Amino acid sequence: MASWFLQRSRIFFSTHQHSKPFFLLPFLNNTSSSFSRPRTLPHKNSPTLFSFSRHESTKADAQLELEHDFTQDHTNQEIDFPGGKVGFTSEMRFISMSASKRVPCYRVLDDNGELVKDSNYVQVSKEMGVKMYSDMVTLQTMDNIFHEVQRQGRISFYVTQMGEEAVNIASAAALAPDDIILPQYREPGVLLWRGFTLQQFVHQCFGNTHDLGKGRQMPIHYGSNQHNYFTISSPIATQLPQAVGAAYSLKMDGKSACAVTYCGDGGTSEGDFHAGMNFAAVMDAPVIFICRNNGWAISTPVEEQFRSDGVVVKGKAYGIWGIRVDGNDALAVYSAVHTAREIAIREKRPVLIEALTYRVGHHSTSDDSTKYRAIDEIEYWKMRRNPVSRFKRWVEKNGWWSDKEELELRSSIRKQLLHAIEVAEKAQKPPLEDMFNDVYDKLPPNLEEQERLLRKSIKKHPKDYPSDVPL
Ligand SMILES: Cc1ncc(C[n+]2csc(CCOP(=O)(O)OP(=O)(O)O)c2C)c(N)n1
Ligand SMILES: [K+]
Repeated sequence: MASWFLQRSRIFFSTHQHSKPFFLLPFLNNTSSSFSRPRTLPHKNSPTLFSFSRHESTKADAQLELEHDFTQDHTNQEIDFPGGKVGFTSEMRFISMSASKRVPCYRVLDDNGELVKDSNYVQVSKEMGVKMYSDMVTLQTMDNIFHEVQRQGRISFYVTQMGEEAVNIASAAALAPDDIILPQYREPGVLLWRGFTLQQFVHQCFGNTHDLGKGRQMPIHYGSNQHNYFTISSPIATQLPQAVGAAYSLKMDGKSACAVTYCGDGGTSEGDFHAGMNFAAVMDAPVIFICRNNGWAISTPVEEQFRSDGVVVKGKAYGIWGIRVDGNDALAVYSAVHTAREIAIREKRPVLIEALTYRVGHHSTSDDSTKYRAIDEIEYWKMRRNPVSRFKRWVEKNGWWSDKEELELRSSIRKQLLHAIEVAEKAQKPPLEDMFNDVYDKLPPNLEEQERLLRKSIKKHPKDYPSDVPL
């Protein structure tokens, strides 16, 4: 079952590769930030490995035993319980809540874009590397312009991905077009990677007649059947159990594809996260859960979100493979997702990826994050740990990218976006009837009644309704 992978993969199971485990600095070192309160984790040696918990005899199982370090009864007696044999012990010992050291974070590039010595990763071609970098820049530019456009009152709402460009683009790059994406809302880079055009993004944010969702959703709630990208729904974490269902259907159809779903650290506190993880484990569903642990769920910091060592350890409790990866290192994200996809499809099992990153922007245009977090903390992540400039240094060092190309790309994306905005702003809004159609073949009486009342109200108070919606 899993043994092929244990033998092959050095990404997950090599203990010597991280001779110096890499922890995100502000978590532990920078005492001035609210990110930083060091957790007092109880005693015990930390395993550098974390793994799944099936009952085949594998190296990973041996490691698990070491990790628990229970003295087994010398009688060697065990209880033959459904699910596997359990040895007896006369020691009354509670399992500690967390290992004393945090699960290390897999990275390939250091903060200066230099390959870390002895790092093992999945190589990317020049073409792939350049597209990854270009799409990260495109996403960044899109965020800057859309944010401004919202501030000018031309769209009602926006959410940026600033600081999370690598998780967005590098995870998408490691997948195949047939893989089904069930996003949260901070992953439009996946859709961008798959070829959703800038004009399509803009049409959606303006909610005009060209928007695939016909203006029924708030801005940024993209969706595209053609791109295997489920339409975003605001309620947090609903996509997670849905992704398991999608993955299970892929497995039943014998497809060589997986479902990939995203959530934030906040999302892991929803019941749906836990239902989804357990459901995936017991159904052996080929699904990859990518959690963008970006430090904040609106104003809730991670230390108020959970007491565990982040998110990756939760997978283990459900019997799911997992890895913690530096979410600001595009090469590490790419390698981890690429490998996770192989496990998911070949082994028909779920994988959890915790990407440590940081939400550099406000939660949304309805938020001012300086009210609850230090500006120094934001600046640190924006400047010192910027995923776009880190990856840029790597592509430049490879001789794949120049200043001239940088200038041309940025100015071309900007021009395309400004043009797309002009077009979208002039386009008609969808007609009023679009609020009610497309769900039922024949409108049920309650919706008919709602439409009638709405039309009556618009007639009576025309100034309170937008004038550009065709009635
Ligand atoms: C079920 C539910 N509860 C609350 C909200 C309000 N809400 C919207 S985004 C958000 C924070 C989510 O944070 P996280 O999952 O960490 O994602 P991030 O915004 O950091 O990317 C909350 C509480 C919601 N949309 N749905
Ligand atoms: K959702």
